[in-house]
Amino acid sequence: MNTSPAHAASGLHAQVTDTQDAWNLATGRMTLADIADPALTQALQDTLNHKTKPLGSLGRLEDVALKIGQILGSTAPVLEQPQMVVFAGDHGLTARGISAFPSDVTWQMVENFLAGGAAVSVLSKQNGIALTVVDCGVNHDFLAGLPAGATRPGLQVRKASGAERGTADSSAQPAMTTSQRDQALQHGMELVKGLPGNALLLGEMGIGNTSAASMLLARLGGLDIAVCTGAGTGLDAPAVQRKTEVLREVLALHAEATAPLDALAAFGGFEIATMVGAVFQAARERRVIVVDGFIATSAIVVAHALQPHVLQRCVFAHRSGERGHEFMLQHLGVQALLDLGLRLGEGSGAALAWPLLEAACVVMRDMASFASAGVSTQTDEAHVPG
Ligand SMILES: Cc1cc2ncn([C@H]3O[C@H](COP(=O)(O)O)[C@@H](O)[C@H]3O)c2cc1C
Ligand SMILES: O=C(O)c1cccnc1
Repeated sequence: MNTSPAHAASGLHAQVTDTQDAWNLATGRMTLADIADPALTQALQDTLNHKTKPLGSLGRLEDVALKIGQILGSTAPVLEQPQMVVFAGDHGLTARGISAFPSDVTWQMVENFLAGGAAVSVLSKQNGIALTVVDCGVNHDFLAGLPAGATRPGLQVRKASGAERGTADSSAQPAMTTSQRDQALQHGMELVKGLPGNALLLGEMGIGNTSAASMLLARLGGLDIAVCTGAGTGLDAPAVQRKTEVLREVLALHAEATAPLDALAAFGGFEIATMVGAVFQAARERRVIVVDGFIATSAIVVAHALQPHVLQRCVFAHRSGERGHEFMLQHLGVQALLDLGLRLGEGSGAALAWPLLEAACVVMRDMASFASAGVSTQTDEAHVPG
C-alpha cells in the first residue's frame, strides 16, 4: 500500500491529524507529517482557475485560499470557531532597561484583555473570534482573593513551576530552566487540545518580549543583533542602541545555546515557549495557524528550526513595523498578507487579517465557475485589441 502523504490525501480526503506522536520532549525531536499533496494542490488550483475571473486576478487571496485548502484538506474549506490565544509572560531582562514600559503593564494589559478593552479584544470581537488569555508566567496572581480552584472566564493559568514572577534575567542566567521550558511547551500543547475549531490565531503580551524575539532571530537566523533589534514599545534611537548592546551581551553569555530548544531556554520567554508548544499541537491537528507580528513570528522561527513542516500550516498576517520582522519573514521565506505599519502585537494583526482568510475560503467555495455561470472563457489568442 502506498502510504505517502500525497496518496493518503488524494481524492481530497487528507488525513486530518497525524497519528504519530508529534513531539518527544525527552529527545526534543518533533515529527510532523508533510501535508504537501500535489493532487490536492492541482485540484485547488484548477478550482481557482475555473472561477469567473481572469486567471490569478484575485492575487494573493488566491495563495491564501490554496494554502487553507491544503491545510484543511478540502477544495471547499470552511473555517470554524477561530480561537485567538494571547500568551502572556514577564521578562527578568526588563531589569536592564530594555523596554519603554514597566513590567506591571503586562498584568494590567491582561486585565484589560479580560475586560474587553484592548485592541485584540475589540478586533477579535468584531470578527467573531473567541479570545483566551493564558498566564504563562506573569508576575501577578490573577486568581488572588478567589476561592481555591476558582477560574475566571477567558483566562487560563498555566505557569511553569517557579515561573510565578516571569523569566530570570537572561543577562545573568538562562531565562528558564530546561524543565520549565518543557513544561511551557507541554502547557501549550495541552491548551490547544482543549480548544474547539480549526484555526488558531497567535497573540502575546509581555513587556520586554521584543528583546527575547530579537535574540531568537539573531541566534537561529545567524544575524547580527543590530539588525534584529528595534524600538519595541517606543524606545528612542539612543535607547535602542543601549538595548542592542545589552542583547549582544546576553547572546555572548549564552554562546553555547545554538540548538533551537537551548536558545529558547536561554532567551525566553514563557509566553514564547508556550506558543511553540501550541503551534506544534495546532500543526499536528491541521489547524490553520494565523501568525501575528514580531514575537509570534519568533515562536515560528523556533518551531521551524525544529521541524520545517510547521510552515505548511501557517498564514502570516502582517509585516510588523518592528525592525527585524522583515528579516524574520525573509529567514522563513514567507510573505505576510498585510503591511499596515502595525507594531503592537497582542494578536491585533492576526485579528485584522482574519476576514481575508474568510474571504479566501468564500472565493474557493462559493464563486461560480465559467461553466456554472455560462460566462465565456478567455479567447485563444488572449490578445486585447489595441
Ligand atoms: C500598553 C501596551 C499594550 C501592549 N500590547 C502589546 N504590547 C507589546 O509590547 C510589548 C513588547 O515591547 P517591549 O519589548 O518594548 O516591551 C509586548 O507586551 C507586546 O505585546 C504592548 C505594550 C504596551 C506598553
Ligand atoms: O510586531 C509585534 O508583534 C510587536 C512590535 C512591537 C512591540 N510589540 C509587538
